[in-house]
Amino acid sequence: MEKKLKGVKIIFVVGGPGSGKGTQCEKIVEKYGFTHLSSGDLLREEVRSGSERGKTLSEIMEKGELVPLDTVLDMLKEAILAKAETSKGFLIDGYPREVAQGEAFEKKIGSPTLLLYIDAGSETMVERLLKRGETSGRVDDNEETIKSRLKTYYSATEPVIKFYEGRGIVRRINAEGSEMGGPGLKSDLRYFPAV
Ligand SMILES: Nc1nc2c(ncn2[C@@H]2O[C@H](COP(=O)(O)OP(=O)(O)OP(=O)(O)O)[C@@H](O)[C@H]2O)c(=O)[nH]1
Ligand SMILES: Nc1ccn([C@H]2C[C@H](O)[C@@H](COP(=O)(O)OP(=O)(O)O)O2)c(=O)n1
Ligand SMILES: [Mg+2]
Repeated sequence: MEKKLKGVKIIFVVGGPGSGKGTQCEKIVEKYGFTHLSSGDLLREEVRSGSERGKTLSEIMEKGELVPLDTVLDMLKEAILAKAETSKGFLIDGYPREVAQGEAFEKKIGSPTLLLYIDAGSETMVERLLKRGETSGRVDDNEETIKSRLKTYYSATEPVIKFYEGRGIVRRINAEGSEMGGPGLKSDLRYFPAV
């Protein structure tokens, strides 16, 4: 693990597409001042840059599949190390997407103190993504890609939650219902001893 990161909290935020990971992270940042890093946003930045690598990534994301493990990990590591000395802790949103990504992260960066599992049913997720798709401009917010993203989620990402449940660090947040902020914050970290 990276020495720079000793004592810095790492929180994985995992949930299906459109479950509300980004939304909950923003609320946690407002309240606790952690650093929010969305792996999907980092990938989309690379796509926007117009680089060759970005083009390959875009094709994979349009299919709703997972990009190569090392690509996301390198981007995350760079973003984390850039803020390691000033951050209280990191919310790693949308990562790990498969058990192997979690293992590689722990080997190269560090271990999570907590995994927030943002839990919403597939009907809710589809509904939210289609609504978001009306304005998001995201190439993957369309019916066909959403189906594929859900499939990837249930086959590759759900096992991640089981894996970390075995370590006792998973906290499930019921992500159905309204967004809630303030005192009603769904992801109120006071109740999470690891934070
Ligand atoms: N009703 C309701 N809508 C929500 C909630 N959380 C998020 N949304 C909406 O659902 C959509 C998806 O939320 P995001 O926070 O972007 O979800 P995400 O999990 O980050 O999605 P990806 O970036 O696709 O992984 C957005 O349009 C939000 O406004 C919630 O708790 N209740
Ligand atoms: N660790 C990651 C994060 C995202 N990706 C890819 C696959 C995802 O469908 C897209 C978009 O990720 P993002 O977290 O923004 O969105 P979804 O949870 O799929 O709705 O990027 C990946 O392959 N590996
Ligand atoms: Mg998101």
